[in-house]
Formats: sequence, C-alpha cells, structure tokens
Amino acid sequence: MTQLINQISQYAQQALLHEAALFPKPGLVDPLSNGAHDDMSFLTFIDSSIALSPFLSDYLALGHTHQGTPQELFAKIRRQGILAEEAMLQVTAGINTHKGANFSFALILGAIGYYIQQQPDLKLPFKTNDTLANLMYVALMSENLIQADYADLVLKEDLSAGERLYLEHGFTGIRGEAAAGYPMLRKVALPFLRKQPAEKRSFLLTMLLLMGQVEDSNLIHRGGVKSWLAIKENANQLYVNLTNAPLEQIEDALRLFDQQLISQHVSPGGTADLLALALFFSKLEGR
Ligand SMILES: CC(C)(COP(=O)(O)OP(=O)(O)OC[C@H]1O[C@@H](n2cnc3c(N)ncnc32)[C@H](O[C@H]2O[C@H](COP(=O)(O)OP(=O)(O)OP(=O)(O)O)[C@@H](O)[C@H]2O)[C@@H]1O)[C@@H](O)C(=O)NCCC(=O)NCCS
Ligand SMILES: Nc1ncnc2[nH]cnc12
Repeated sequence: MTQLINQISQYAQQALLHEAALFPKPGLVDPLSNGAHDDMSFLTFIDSSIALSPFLSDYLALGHTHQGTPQELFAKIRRQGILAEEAMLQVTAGINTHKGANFSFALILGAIGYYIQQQPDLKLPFKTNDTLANLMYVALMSENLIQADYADLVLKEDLSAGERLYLEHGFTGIRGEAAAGYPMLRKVALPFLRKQPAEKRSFLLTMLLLMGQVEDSNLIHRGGVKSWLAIKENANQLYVNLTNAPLEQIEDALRLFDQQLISQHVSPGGTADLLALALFFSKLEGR
C-alpha cells in the first residue's frame, strides 16, 4: 500500500512541476516568462512544489487512516493544509504561488487516500469511474465549506480575493468548484484529455479550454468581471480556431495572448491549478 501512496504522491508532485514548466501560458509563470507577476518566477514554483512535497503524502495518509465522515476528513485535511501553506510561504518569502493548488490537491489526495482504504486491492491506472468517485467524495467533504467559510463574512476585515468576490458578485471560486466535485475536471478538462495524446499540444489546448470556462477568482480580482468575460471569450475563440492547428501555430497564438494579459496585468491562476489537477488525473489514469 505504501508503494501505491508514494506513486500517487509522486504523480501530484510531477503535475505541479509540469504545469509550471509548460509554456507559453498566457499571463502565467513559465520558464520563459513571469507572465503578469512581479513577484514570482519559474524557480519560485519549483521551490514551492518542493516545499509542498511532503504534505502531498500526508494528505494521502490522512485519508488512508481516516475513520469517520467526509466532513471530519475535511477538517483534518484543512489543518494539515494550513501547515503546508505556511511551509510554502516560508520558502517563497510570502509569495502566494500554490495556495489554491495546495487546497485542491489536499482535498483530492485526502479523498484518494480514503478510497484506497476502502478498496485495498486497488491498482493503478485509475479507471474513469475511480476518478469520478474521488471527485464526488471531495464534494461530500466540502459540502459545508461555502456556508462555513462565508458565514459572517460581512463582519470580517481584510477579505481575500475570493471572499470579496463572493460578497460583491456571489462568485464561489475554488470553494464552489470543490463543493461541486470539480466539474471543470469532470466535464471539461478530463473528457478532452482522455481523447488526446499525452503531449504538449494537448496540454496547451486543455489550458485554453479551461480558460474559456473557469470562474477564475484571480482574473476577476485583478481585472474585474468585464475583463474576465472578455478573456474567457477570447480563450474560447482561440480554442475553436486552434483545435486542429499544429503545435507551432498554437504556441504563436499563445505568445500573443500572453502579451495581451501581461499588458492588462492579469493572470489565470485558477486555470493553472486546474490544469495541474488535470495532468495529475491523466497520470493516475495511465496516460
Ligand atoms: C480555501 C482557501 C484556499 C481559499 O482562500 P482564499 O479565500 O484566500 O482564496 P481565493 O481568493 O478564493 O483564491 C483561492 C485560489 O484558488 C485558485 N483559484 C481561483 N479560482 C479558482 C477556481 N474557479 N477553481 C479552482 N481554483 C481557483 C487560485 O490559486 C492560484 O492562483 C494563485 C497565484 O496567482 P496570483 O494572481 O499570484 O494570486 P494572488 O497572490 O492571490 O493575487 P495577487 O495578490 O498576486 O494579485 C495561487 O494561489 C494559485 O494556487 C486562487 O488564488 C483557504 O481558505 C484555505 O482553506 N487555505 C488553507 C487551508 C488549506 O489549503 N487546506 C487544505 C484543504 S482543506
Ligand atoms: N504557472 C503559474 N503562474 C501563475 N500562477 C499560478 N498558479 C499556479 N500555477 C501558476
């Protein structure tokens, strides 16, 4: 069992690094560009991923030994996730590289650990139904998240981007995504990736597909709702135009898109995290 948990933890670490290494990513950090970020570089993401690495195994272990309800597992995972966030912020000098990614990987790895406990004979690769079962278990873990996190929010000072967007627009961002069992993975990214070869061209198109659909609190927080809607429309149009294009043409279009988002100083951080999660499940499913 330990070997299985180590392998899954390794896939998660690889997915975080492969997302950061993919280029060109509009507005985001990659090896060739810091995107719309003045405080983050590709090396920051490498350091952040390494800091999170031991916690990825912890999340799996917490699920694997859990006895109790999904919500009780959520509480255990959140406590460990806060420690992970502190470790991340320590190595990044307080820069928020993977706050969202840590949250999502923590929930999903916790759910997978519990799933393995329930199915001791489970072998990799995951079937589609294994992926679905785990994402729906995350929904059970997170079913009280929005109500709990946003209770008395009007009284809270120093709101996060996501909290402010909820108050102003009712957007639920990453919390809503988790509480719904990651529909951006179940219904958008993974059905597409399962039909594609595991190569750079497919990952860049998956990123565009997600950018066109995600309620990305980073984009909205920095650029506002109108800007986010225009970027979504642009991403959707690019995806349609490039869906049969060669890699070189896709890269050229994304470099232009990158320059546009950099000039607007906006960055789809939520999309980046969902891409990392999609890469993770692709590895779990044997691609
Ligand atoms: C649940 C929390 C993690 C939420 O905390 P908070 O309210 O502070 O966070 P939000 O503002 O809601 O944003 C959360 C991050 O989630 C990513 N994200 C955004 N939209 C979505 C979406 N629709 N689906 C999935 N994920 C989404 C995004 O994270 C990535 O972007 C960040 C880097 O980009 P950057 O622009 O630099 O972001 P900022 O620094 O914030 O902006 P600037 O100041 O630079 O302009 C980075 O985080 C990426 O990962 C959102 O940022 C929290 O409450 C919590 O529970 N945390 C600790 C406990 C924990 O994690 N426990 C484990 C599981 S329970
Ligand atoms: N490559 C990236 N650039 C900016 N924000 C991110 N959040 C997660 N991955 C990111």
